[in-house]
Amino acid sequence: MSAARNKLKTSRRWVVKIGSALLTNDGEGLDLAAIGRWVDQLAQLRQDGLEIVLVSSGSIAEGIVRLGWRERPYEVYKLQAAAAVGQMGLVQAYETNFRRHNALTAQILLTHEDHSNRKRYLNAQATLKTLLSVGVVPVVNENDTVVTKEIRFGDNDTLGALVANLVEADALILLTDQNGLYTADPRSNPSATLISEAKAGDRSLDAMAGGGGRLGQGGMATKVRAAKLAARSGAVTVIASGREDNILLRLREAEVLGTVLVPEKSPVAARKQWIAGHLQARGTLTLDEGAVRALVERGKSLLPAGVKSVAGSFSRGEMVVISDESGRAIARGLVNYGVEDARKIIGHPSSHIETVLGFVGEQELVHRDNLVLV
Ligand SMILES: Nc1ncnc2c1ncn2[C@@H]1O[C@H](COP(=O)(O)OP(=O)(O)O)[C@@H](O)[C@H]1O
Ligand SMILES: N[C@@H](CCC(=O)OP(=O)(O)O)C(=O)O
Repeated sequence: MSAARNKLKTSRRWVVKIGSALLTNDGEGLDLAAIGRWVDQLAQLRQDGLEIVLVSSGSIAEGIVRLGWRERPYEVYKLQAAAAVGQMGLVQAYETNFRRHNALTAQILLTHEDHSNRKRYLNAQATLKTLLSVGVVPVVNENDTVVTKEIRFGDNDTLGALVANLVEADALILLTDQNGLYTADPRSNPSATLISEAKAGDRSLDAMAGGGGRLGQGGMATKVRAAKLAARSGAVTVIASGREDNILLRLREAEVLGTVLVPEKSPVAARKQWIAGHLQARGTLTLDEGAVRALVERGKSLLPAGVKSVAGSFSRGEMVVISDESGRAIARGLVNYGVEDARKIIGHPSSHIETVLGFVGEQELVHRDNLVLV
């Protein structure tokens, strides 16, 4: 028995993502019977002490059916309208089914900005964690009605992975219409074989994973990528068939089903992985040689004394790139002072901060807990 599968038995928090193709019965409208069965399993897992965040696709596919459209439109505004219609059906189905188990659900609609903006990220994280702590099952989808093409996640595999990072889940379970990841797309390669387990970062998987079906967005390619993202906060990813009887309960029992994609590294602090991946840098701090060594060789925090110059426009809490004097980026981190204050205190020992600024802030310009070497 693989160690990663075995860990599913004792894990505490799962993000379970159900894909469009599954949910909407291949375009025939919401498969209410199947939703009922997944909810029964989720409710049982919850009863056994597992915390669940559900990421559910299907709003666009269901909206298209409800609106009586024959084809999936290309226009973003039509897709957005369909999403708004279909989302009503989705949440109604989950709410009604979880009610049978006396469980409350909560609707969470997220956008890319909620991951790239620190305040919104922390807000989303606090809300999700609060919901879990009071026993509510959050039902997450992308906020399709407000996002434009350029900034959409588009597929919910990526969203699921980022939610797994956000709540520091132990596992990301991607339920889809195939038994897992095959060596090639089984729709066009009947001789393809199922991969039972691989490393989440294994590059050879990229060539095997193809695009999606008629309804799904992204196919296996986005699932393999999602596993890599989820691995950054230490989560294992399982790709499995939502059509398999009691799939979630059986995965919990570590039955060998689907594909398990295992993180190579041990979990890094959630904050650090977020810094590494989700934020746009707002400015640059250029360090002197001593400060570079303190960061790189001794794992120290960045003090204002070691900073030679400040560029960009950032507020307290935002992400900055930290470079050496040649302009080479050596780290990224969340800065404790906005650009104006930072400019005033650089070059000064930390004991002078109060005199220079007139208030006591942190001793560090960037604390080591909020800093990732690149
Ligand atoms: N190597 C592969 N193994 C399994 N399925 C694959 C592979 N490459 C592409 N696919 C396709 O990915 C589809 C699942 O992804 P997708 O359609 O996006 O569904 P979902 O809505 O569940 O995310 C499958 O129906 C399958 O045809
Ligand atoms: N937010 C979209 C999800 C897009 C989608 O289909 O994603 P996926 O299930 O990963 O193929 C919706 O609810 O329709």
